[in-house]
Parts: sequence; C-alpha cells; structure tokens
Amino acid sequence: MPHTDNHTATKTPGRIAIFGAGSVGCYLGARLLAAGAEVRFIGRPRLQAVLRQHPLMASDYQGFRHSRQLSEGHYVTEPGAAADADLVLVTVKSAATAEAGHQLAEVLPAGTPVISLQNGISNADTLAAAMPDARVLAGMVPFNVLQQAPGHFHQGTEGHLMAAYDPVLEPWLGLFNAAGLPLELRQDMLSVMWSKLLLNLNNPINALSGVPLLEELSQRDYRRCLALAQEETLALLDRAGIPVIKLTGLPTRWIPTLMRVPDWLFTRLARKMLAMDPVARSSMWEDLEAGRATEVDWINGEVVALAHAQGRQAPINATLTRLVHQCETRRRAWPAEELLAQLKNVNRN
Ligand SMILES: NC(=O)C1=CN([C@@H]2O[C@H](COP(=O)(O)OP(=O)(O)OC[C@H]3O[C@@H](n4cnc5c(N)ncnc54)[C@H](OP(=O)(O)O)[C@@H]3O)[C@@H](O)[C@H]2O)C=CC1
Ligand SMILES: CC(C)(CO)C(=O)C(=O)O
Repeated sequence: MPHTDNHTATKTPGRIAIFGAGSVGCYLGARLLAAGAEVRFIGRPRLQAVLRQHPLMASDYQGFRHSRQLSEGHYVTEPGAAADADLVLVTVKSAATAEAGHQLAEVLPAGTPVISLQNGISNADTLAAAMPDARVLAGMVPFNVLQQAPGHFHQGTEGHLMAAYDPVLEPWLGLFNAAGLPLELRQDMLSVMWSKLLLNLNNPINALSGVPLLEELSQRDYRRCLALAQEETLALLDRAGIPVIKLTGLPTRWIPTLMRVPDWLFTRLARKMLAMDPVARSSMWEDLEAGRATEVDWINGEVVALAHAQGRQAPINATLTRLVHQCETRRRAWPAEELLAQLKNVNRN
C-alpha cells in the first residue's frame, strides 16, 4: 500500500537535528517534517543554497511524495544549531564522523540521544569517544537514497530503520512510524551492522563497475565478485561468533549462493531484490563521482581488520579496498570479467 502525503500531524516528542544533512539526512528529515516533526538540518552551504532555490522533496519507490519549501533557519551550516535538539541523527559519511562528534560535543547537553545512521561498524563508537556525555546509539539505514534532482531525495529500495534498544527512544517511535520510517529497536546491533555491511560489500563492486546497481547486479561476474567478498566475511564472522540477521527477502547466508546462479535464474529468484530504480547507484559510486574519499576503509576495511584480529588475512576485501583507493586518485571502470579475474587471482596467491 503506497504511503501518501496526508499523515495527520503527530504529537512530536521534541526537536530533531539532522547532523550532516546530505542524501540520507535530507530524506529522513523531509519525511519527519511531513509527519509534523520539528526538524533542523545541519549541513553544508552547497545544499543550503540548493534548498533556498528548490523545495525539499522526498519520494519513495512505493509512491510517497512530499515537497515543501524550507524556511530560512531550517537548513543551517552551524553545528551550534544542534544545541537545543532532543534527538540528533548523525548522517555524515564515515570519514567525517570524528569531526562531527567533536563539534556536537561542544554544543549538546549531557545525555542527549544521538543515533548514528551510517554504514560501517565503528561510527557509533567513534561518536561516543568524541562525546562521552551524550547517549550515542548505533543505527542502520537499509535502503538506498539518491538525490534525483536538486533538493529531491528518493528512496529507491525497501527496508526499515533499526537502532540500538534504549528506553530513551521509545517516545519517538510513534513519530517515526507516522513518518513512514518505522524504527525497530534491537538488542543485537553488532549483528545488524555486520549484516548490513555484508550487503554494502556490493558498494565497491558497484563503484568499480561504473554502472547502476541494477545493471551491475544483472551481470553474473559482478555477482561472483560480491559472493567472494561475502563468503570471506561470513567465515570471519563465524570465527568471531557474530551471528548475522536477515535484512532482505532471503536469509543473509544464502545470498552468496544466489549471487552465483546464472543470469536467467537470478532474475527469477531475485525479483524482489531487483525491484529497484534502474538509476540507483551505491553511495560509494557517488563518492567516486564527486571526487570524494570513499567509505571503503569503513566497509571492506572492517573485514580486513576483523581478519587481522584473528591472525588471518582477508585478501578479497583487501584487494577491493586497494582498487577503490586507486580509483579515488585515478578513475577507471572495471568490466565484470576483469574484476572477477583480479579477485580470483588474489585468492590463488
Ligand atoms: N546514500 C545512501 O543510499 C545510503 C547511505 N548510507 C550511509 O549513510 C551515511 C550518509 O550517507 P549519504 O547521506 O549518502 O552522504 P552524503 O555525503 O550525501 O551526506 C553527508 C553530508 O554531511 C555533510 N557533512 C560532513 N561533515 C559535516 C559537518 N561536520 N557538519 C555539517 N555537515 C557535514 C557532507 O558535506 P561534505 O561532503 O561537503 O563534507 C554531506 O553533505 C553514510 O555512512 C552512508 O554509507 C546508508 C544507507 C544508504
Ligand atoms: C542501500 C545501499 C546498500 C545501496 O548500495 C547502501 O547502503 C549504500 O549505497 O551505501
């Protein structure tokens, strides 16, 4: 059933600050605004200028659409604007987390709940280290968000938000629900984050491929690359005693097997997974495209670190990390066959 734009305004438990309002932050904030929340966006002058000229629009693959012109003061660039927030959602990229934490530590009253809605494993810990007086909670965004047009943020795939269980979040759940962003509180965030990371292992492959997610996942050799990276990670998680949870239509452990099947079978078995916008790309591709440092060290790099902690190697993930770093300095696209050959070669050494 498509979400519509006629949510009745919900009684809001307080003010929300979105810290690092880019794709994910603007999308979440726009939906919360649509549900009647008091939201302040803290981000960069570039997007502030865009949102002065264009309305902030959120849409999703189920037909939700909401648009509103932000008033002056809604989207600001000063970290101090978070000072009176009752809840902070951090949505900066991983390389910016430590700085965001230090900026928030300067302005937030002790005990303010802060949710890290970022990919990777360590961002909540990095924030907590920078602001020991705040109540920092790990969170997870499963779906893809793309800025389709200036000020227009689109959710292209399915899934719901998760965050670490803390009673302080309970009063907010009704609002998130009304916003069409159900927030599930979990006791097993380490498993949630690693399960999301297993899906994010596709980010470097998508970024290296240079093509949209749908086109990339439709090619068996790219999927074989993903299967290699996921299998390497699953074996390390098993040794570390970290269980994985199901985040897609398929149990997480079955995904590498599904990735290896021929294209004709994959399009049948993975119909739900492939029900995405043909233009959707990974956030890592967007970083390469924009000439920014990527989050590869916080994704594949975490797998390499997990292996080292066990006195082992993670050659597939180490190679993907290296190739993405190479692309950060000298951009090139990797055809599926060539990328697979490169990863198989690594495995033999
Ligand atoms: N995009 C997606 O589909 C998904 C992304 N994620 C994860 O969510 C997180 C956010 O991703 P995404 O929204 O794509 O990233 P974006 O780069 O679009 O947004 C982050 C924004 O924060 C800004 N920023 C960084 N530091 C500060 C600061 N100190 N003060 C104010 N603004 C700051 C950045 O500006 P600048 O770049 O100029 O520094 C940027 O505009 C990442 O961890 C990503 O992996 C998770 C699921 C899906
Ligand atoms: C939604 C998903 C998995 C899409 O690749 C993502 O997390 C990202 O782009 O960073």
